[in-house]
Amino acid sequence: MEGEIGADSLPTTGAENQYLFWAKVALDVPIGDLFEYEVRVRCEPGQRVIVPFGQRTLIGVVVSVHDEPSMASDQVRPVMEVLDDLPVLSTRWLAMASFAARYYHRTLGEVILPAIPVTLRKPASYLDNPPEKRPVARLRKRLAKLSKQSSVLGTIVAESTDTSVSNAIVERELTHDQRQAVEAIDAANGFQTFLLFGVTGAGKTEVYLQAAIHVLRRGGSVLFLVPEINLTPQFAAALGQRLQDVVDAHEVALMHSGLSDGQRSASWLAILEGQARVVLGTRLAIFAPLPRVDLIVVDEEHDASYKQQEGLRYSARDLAVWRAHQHRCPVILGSATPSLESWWHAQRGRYHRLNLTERALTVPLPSVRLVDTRRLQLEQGISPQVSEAMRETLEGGQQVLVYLNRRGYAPVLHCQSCGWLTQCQHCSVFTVLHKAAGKMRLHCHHCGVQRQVPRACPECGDQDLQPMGRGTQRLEEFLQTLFPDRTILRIDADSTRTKGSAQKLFDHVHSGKVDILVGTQMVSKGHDFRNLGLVVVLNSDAALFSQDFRAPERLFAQLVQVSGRAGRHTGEGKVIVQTDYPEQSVYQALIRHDYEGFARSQIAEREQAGLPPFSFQALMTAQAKELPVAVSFLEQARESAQTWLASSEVDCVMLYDVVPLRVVRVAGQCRAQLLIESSSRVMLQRLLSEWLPELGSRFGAAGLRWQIEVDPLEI
Ligand SMILES: Nc1ncnc2c1ncn2[C@@H]1O[C@H](COP(=O)(O)OP(=O)(O)OP(=O)(O)O)[C@@H](O)[C@H]1O
Ligand SMILES: [Zn+2]
Repeated sequence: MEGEIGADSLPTTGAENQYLFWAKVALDVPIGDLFEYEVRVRCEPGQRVIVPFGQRTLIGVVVSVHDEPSMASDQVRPVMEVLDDLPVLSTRWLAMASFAARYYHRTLGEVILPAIPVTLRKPASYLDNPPEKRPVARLRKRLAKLSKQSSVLGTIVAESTDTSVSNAIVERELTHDQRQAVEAIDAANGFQTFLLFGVTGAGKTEVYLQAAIHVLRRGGSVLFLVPEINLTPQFAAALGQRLQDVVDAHEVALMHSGLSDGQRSASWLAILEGQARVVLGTRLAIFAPLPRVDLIVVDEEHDASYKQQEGLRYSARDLAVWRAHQHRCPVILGSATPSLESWWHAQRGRYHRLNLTERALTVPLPSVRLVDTRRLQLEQGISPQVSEAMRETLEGGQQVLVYLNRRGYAPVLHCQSCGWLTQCQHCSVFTVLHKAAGKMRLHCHHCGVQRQVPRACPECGDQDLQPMGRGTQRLEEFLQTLFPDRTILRIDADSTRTKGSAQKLFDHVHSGKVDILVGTQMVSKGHDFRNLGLVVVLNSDAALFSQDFRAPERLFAQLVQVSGRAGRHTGEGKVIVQTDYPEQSVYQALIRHDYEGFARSQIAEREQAGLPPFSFQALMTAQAKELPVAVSFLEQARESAQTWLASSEVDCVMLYDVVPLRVVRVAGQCRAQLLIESSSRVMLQRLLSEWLPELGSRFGAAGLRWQIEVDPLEI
């Protein structure tokens, strides 16, 4: 990185009207780092500029300004225009971007520019328009109109017809644990990381809200991060309603990928200008340009969606802790099943743990029962115990949730006589049978390609092709034959494709019109169902045999989350898990509601194996049309890393063998990986920052792509 950001503030010069400076500019390009341009008007770090770049014209952000060029000045091109229609991005914000760029090994431009709404970084929207038609001028008009109406708060509340929301609105007396948690957060003096560890239904939301209300009353700002906004409408609604007394409608801004360009720009501008004091968003909101931050909340902190899986592969949760430190404010990480990293930090005293040990409504946690399916006769995957329990619950007037984390009709179609299975032509996976409008099709869940179902087996010509296994669609179909008079609703990625449909379906469930809910993990998160008596978990065993050391942690979190939907208000919740492996520790811990015991045993295993949180990892992946090309690139990269290590004093970095990915081919690209591990984060970072820059130029065949992910979640 070239010098510290903002280190060179605007130089003063003798020449009164004749400014001449050199600006280092970040551009959204994967090469180089910063680009130098000549400027003849005042400009400062954080300001946007329009610049020529090769044959193109781009908008970039000034990172520093110097009074001498760093190369022959005749090689430096002039800035075309300095844009002054926005407040500059603050030095603090730029410092966060700079940290992210360094830590995740991307160029600064690849961090800064994508964080700015696309309209505000499109040269054409500036160069082709007179001043009053330029994007910021247009947005200001729109914002002025919006602040007259009640905007975001009003919309959040109005959009939810869900009656259970009113339940979340009433100001209520905190439980003992909740009060203690809120007091501890209030008392935080400057930066502190709180791990709010609360069983499902413990009322974590209430703690976030109270802590936020206190901050807002003092005139502060709060940043809320949630895994997926569409899946947490109740959270948004509760937030909107409860904060009405302390903030005006226009002081609340949403930031998530479901917003239109215009909405996103309006939110971003309101935040940058300091109008919005409450920001509610998904992982990308960690880059919200808030001038000040006084509290950060990360709900369901263990959730994998906080990790971006492409481009800048950042963890919004980890950046939240960094940002809170930068702003010297508290950050709350909340979960019933914290990530083992966060749990370990709390064990060692780096994070302050706050416990909510009981459900807020003083109802017991659901009772969990394992049904051993090894010797049972299942009908379409359902045991007699399960159908019996479902019948009982329904007759008692309560709802049932059947959880199957596999969408589609059946995972594969096969030939009865020769055993042929439907495979994707472009990926090394089976294609999934889907039913839409009564017609079957084959979908690839990896590349998205869809195909017709063949009439006969292409191998042996037999016409008896049958679905194998089941997904949510087939389950729904079967349950309907089992319970013909009951209303069944399926919620998964397929049934919620159109905007707003998830919300509608959930409203349906909350209103009580649905008897049986069939769903994937979409239904497991955060929902406060009032009348759900039974949760049935099917086919969760597959996750027991994953290569990934985090698989048990993820499975446990999923099972706790989905179990936690049962009996939240009645206290008579039941959970049944069908399994061939009831003795497995994940299941044993689940029936005892024993996150702590589970975490203890996992931590012990990780410590013994030297895995995170006892080590730090980076994962390099490469893809090419031919697997050997990807593998040989990684082999060479590995060798050069080894050479680097041998010539340095670093002796605590381990390079694993290069291996193909489990799903080796996706969309015609073959993929392999190289895992790098170190007991020292600093040493790992040192290797990466000295070794990676060499790679791009030294190796690599045409058609090969590679990327590095720091702190990967999936291996
Ligand atoms: N102090 C309180 N008094 C009465 N009811 C409360 C209180 N705090 C929360 N509740 C209610 O308890 C229920 C559970 O709260 P909430 O949804 O916040 O739990 P949670 O901790 O987020 O659970 P999960 O991890 O399962 O999402 C909600 O219906 C909420 O309105
Ligand atoms: Zn495919």
